[in-house]
Amino acid sequence: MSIDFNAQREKAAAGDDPMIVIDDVSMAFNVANEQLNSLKEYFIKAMRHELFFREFKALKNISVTVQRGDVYGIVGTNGSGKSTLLKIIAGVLEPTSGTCAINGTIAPLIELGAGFDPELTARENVYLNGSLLGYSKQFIDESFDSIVEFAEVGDFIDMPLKNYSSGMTARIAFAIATATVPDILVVDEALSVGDFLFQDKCERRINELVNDHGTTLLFVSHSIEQVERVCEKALWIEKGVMRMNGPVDEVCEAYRNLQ
Ligand SMILES: Nc1ncnc2c1ncn2[C@@H]1O[C@H](COP(=O)(O)OP(=O)(O)OP(=O)(O)O)[C@@H](O)[C@H]1O
Repeated sequence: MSIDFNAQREKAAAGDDPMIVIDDVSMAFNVANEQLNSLKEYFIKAMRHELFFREFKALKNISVTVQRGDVYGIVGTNGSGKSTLLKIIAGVLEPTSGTCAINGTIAPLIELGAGFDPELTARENVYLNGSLLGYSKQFIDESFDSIVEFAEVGDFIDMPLKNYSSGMTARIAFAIATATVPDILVVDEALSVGDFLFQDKCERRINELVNDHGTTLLFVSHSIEQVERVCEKALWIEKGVMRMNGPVDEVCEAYRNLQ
């Protein structure tokens, strides 16, 4: 279960345009100075002009170019900005400054439950989420059985998603996102809630997409071993700043030595 990086390089040579160009990207969030527990409290404070925000920079001047067929792991301690970067790449967040250009189709697995309606059944959510990913109804009809088979949730397919466990939701989300061959697959810890059998299955599917179809992968995981196993290159982001970008073993070694 490993990625054939030579095959990857051959595929990369087939197209020269980078898949992702992140140029001097910064992301600032406005964070309230005190915790507000309800909308009512928010409005009262706003009316009294007692609402104060401070700017928090989650990403600072990040520049990275991802080539076709690159298999990138992203590491960094909690709150360092990994998910924020993936959300910018997926187009969910607009950077405060800088640009992020994407070349090709992107399948984002960035937030568990995003693109799902918990009140609908899993079956209905396959159609909802599939259409958000740009799939036609005909494609979903044709792929439906294989999506359910991959997710292994057959008996529960007509149950509302709100009754699904987080692992079952992750199964459905991964199965839908990889029902086609995306040019870019972005996976943010989504697999960590799946059991080890499903994680293995997802890793095999990721390897297949990467090796056989030249999919470019960005993969966030807190398991350094998993990043080393799946990826060839790695980015280390720490407190919003890019600490390192290079071969996966060098970056992971440096990250391991973080005190
Ligand atoms: N919508 C938001 N509003 C305010 N602050 C935010 C928002 N989204 C993220 N942040 C802050 O930005 C920082 C980076 O968050 P992010 O989720 O990108 O980190 P991460 O590296 O993915 O963390 P983890 O490994 O814990 O998942 C954190 O301090 C977080 O609190």
